[in-house]
Amino acid sequence: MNSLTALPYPASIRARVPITLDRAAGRTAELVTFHHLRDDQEHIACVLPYAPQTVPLVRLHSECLTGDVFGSARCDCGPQLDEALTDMADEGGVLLYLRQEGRGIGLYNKLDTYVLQDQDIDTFHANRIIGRGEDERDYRAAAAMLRALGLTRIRLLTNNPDKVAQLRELGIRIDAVLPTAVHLTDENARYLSAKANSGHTLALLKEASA
Ligand SMILES: Nc1nc2c(ncn2[C@@H]2O[C@H](COP(=O)(O)OP(=O)(O)OP(=O)(O)O)[C@@H](O)[C@H]2O)c(=O)[nH]1
Ligand SMILES: [Zn+2]
Repeated sequence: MNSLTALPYPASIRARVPITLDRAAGRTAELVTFHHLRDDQEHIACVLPYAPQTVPLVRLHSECLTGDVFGSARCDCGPQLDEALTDMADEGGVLLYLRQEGRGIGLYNKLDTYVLQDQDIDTFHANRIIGRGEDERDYRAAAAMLRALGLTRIRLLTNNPDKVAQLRELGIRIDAVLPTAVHLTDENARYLSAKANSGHTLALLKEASA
């Protein structure tokens, strides 16, 4: 985890654009854009209406073009995105789509690490071999987006303790940490094992050996 020396900076809402989402059971949502996101990435919030006075379900989804768009079986990002939108179709919520492809190393670098992973090197070690960090993401922009949306109290859908720790450090109160399902397949088993070994709370080993 990066050291978060700064408090979250103020961002503000730039536009709210209505959209209907097939992947959220045809519900209408708002895509929200922002001013003053200091990392200059076009992060976006997808807000599905939730009951007022409730603590909303929030998902921080890091971009994964291969999984989200093409449905790559190498990782669990596509099924996690579908799961979050399905949950939010029921109860509403806020999905932050964060442009942090490849855990922050970018798409081309991630694809380079896939070649290494095919030589039996795990996803985190492969990042180090190409001279990058295992996970270069920080969630300052996410915290700024949540604040701009008026959210300082959330329920967070994740298995990643680093997201929880960073958001708390950035002043976001997390009332509940809700695990995502384990989307285990033969193709992504090694990837999910590496995540579990790196601290993600995935109840994998029993299922992997079943
Ligand atoms: N560098 C690299 N990034 C990957 C790889 N596979 C997926 N990613 C990226 O990992 C990010 C998703 O992170 P995950 O570790 O799957 O999950 P998480 O967001 O940390 O945790 P959850 O909230 O529990 O889903 C996306 O940005 C993907 O592009 C890989 O093999 N190498
Ligand atoms: Zn992925």
